[in-house]
Amino acid sequence: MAVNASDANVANTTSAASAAERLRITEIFHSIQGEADAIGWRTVFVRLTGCPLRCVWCDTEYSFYGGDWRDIDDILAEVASHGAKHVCVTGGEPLAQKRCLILLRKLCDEGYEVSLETSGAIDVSDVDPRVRKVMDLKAPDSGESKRNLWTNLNHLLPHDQVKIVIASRADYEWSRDVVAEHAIDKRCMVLFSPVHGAVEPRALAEWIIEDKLPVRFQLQLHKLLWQDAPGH
Ligand SMILES: C[S@@+](CC[C@H](N)C(=O)[O-])C[C@H]1O[C@@H](n2cnc3c(N)ncnc32)[C@H](O)[C@@H]1O
Ligand SMILES: Nc1nc2[nH]cc(C(=O)O)c2c(=O)[nH]1
Ligand code: SF4
Ligand SMILES: [Mg+2]
Repeated sequence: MAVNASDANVANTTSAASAAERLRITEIFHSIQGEADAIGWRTVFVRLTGCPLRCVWCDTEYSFYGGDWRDIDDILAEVASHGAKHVCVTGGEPLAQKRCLILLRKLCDEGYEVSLETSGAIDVSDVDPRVRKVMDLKAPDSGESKRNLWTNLNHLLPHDQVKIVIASRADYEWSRDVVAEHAIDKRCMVLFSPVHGAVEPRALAEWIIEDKLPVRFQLQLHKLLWQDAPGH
């Protein structure tokens, strides 16, 4: 059937609109939240592809490249199919794709408890305030501490969390001093987590006790349960 000019315009507008609502996705999976304040909840994870950082200990390098372009509505449908109340948007660096902000807003509109794992290197000021941000500050041994965007601390809400992943005693001392200097514990919960396989978790726990720090110790629960298996 012939398509007249106005139909063609409608078709173009429609495809432009849906292209504008697509995200590059590495995986969507259903598991147990292994990190931060929602630890232990059955959660659907949406892992966005790509990251402008290269933390030396990154456990998710498989998300740097590839992925599939997916419509946000299609992502929402897959999330809904798992019947979980919690959704975690992660990556890669999710905020490196601007349209992540739309996904976050739509997930909140649908009534999910939404958390966002972000590196702390990209401005978080436009993230929907209903989202619980879990924002890393990168310690020196990550090789990426120059990327910390310190103004992000001004956009944290009481339900957000700041996480520092620690690979050594020197990283620990840096983290302890940064928390004190910026009074981060007065803004929101602070999490200290050992780099998996680098620093002895017990050593980190003992340093926190010894210095009476106002921070929450954290181990990645999914690594205890499933080691490094992707898809969990
Ligand atoms: C893979 S990142 C994705 C989100 C974002 N790019 C970020 O860095 O927060 C999710 C979380 O995993 C943590 N992580 C990555 N590799 C890790 C490792 N080897 N041991 C402990 N935590 C790790 C990151 O620090 C971050 O808190
Ligand atoms: N189970 C599980 N919990 C997680 N919490 C944050 C994760 C992440 O990679 O951002 C993650 C993950 O990869 N798996
Ligand atoms: S910012 Fe996150 S995803 Fe990117 S390299 Fe660091 S830990 Fe990995
Ligand atoms: Mg992970």
